[in-house]
Amino acid sequence: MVIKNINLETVCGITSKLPENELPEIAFAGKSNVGKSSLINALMNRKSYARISATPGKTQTINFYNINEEMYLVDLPGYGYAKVSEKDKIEWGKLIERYLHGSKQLRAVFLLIDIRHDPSANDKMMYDWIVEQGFEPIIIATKLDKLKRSQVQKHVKMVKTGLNLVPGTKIIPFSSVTKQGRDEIWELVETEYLGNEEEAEE
Ligand SMILES: Nc1nc2c(ncn2[C@@H]2O[C@H](COP(=O)(O)OP(=O)(O)OP(=O)(O)O)[C@@H](O)[C@H]2O)c(=O)[nH]1
Repeated sequence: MVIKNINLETVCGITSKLPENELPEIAFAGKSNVGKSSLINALMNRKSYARISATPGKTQTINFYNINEEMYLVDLPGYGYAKVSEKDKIEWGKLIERYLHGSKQLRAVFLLIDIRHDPSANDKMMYDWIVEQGFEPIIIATKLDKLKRSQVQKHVKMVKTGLNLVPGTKIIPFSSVTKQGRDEIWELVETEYLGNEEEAEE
């Protein structure tokens, strides 16, 4: 994807009305601090348009980034941050559910998992929940640069087993430091979800 312009168009909190967008939406979920903002910045070719937080749990809203007036990247609130109150966790859950149920343009949900660790109980719950909502999440295994190359396959397997993935689920290892995986994600989005394949010559 050639990024021509980006715009953080809508920010929704727990009481907000969600937008009724006309363009396709691609959403990103993941536990707090997994590297979601860093991924979204990398996809947009920006250093710090989406906030990268030193404080986990900062992303408490659903943010809609308009890309080229062509589609939206949708940043969902990070989950699993211990310091968030139970009440807030429930409210965020409801907000995400409202979005997953309500959006008419949501084409795909990417779930981010830290490649270094076994998926947490929250990760597993989130994965199962997204599947229950009728989506087949694509897994992005983040912070790839933190592993030695020889460890990668083992860790990909760990993620697969830990989440008990539906057979055939894609896992894309990604690093926002080296940008490895970035092109693969865009290619998947463009060909599978935006239908931007080259028109066949008549
Ligand atoms: N080494 C390395 N560090 C990363 C990578 N991605 C993110 N980080 C670091 O991990 C921390 C969290 O990154 P964010 O992108 O803010 O994570 P987030 O998931 O948006 O966090 P919340 O705002 O809590 O939801 C930051 O210190 C980043 O610099 C990566 O691919 N490699």
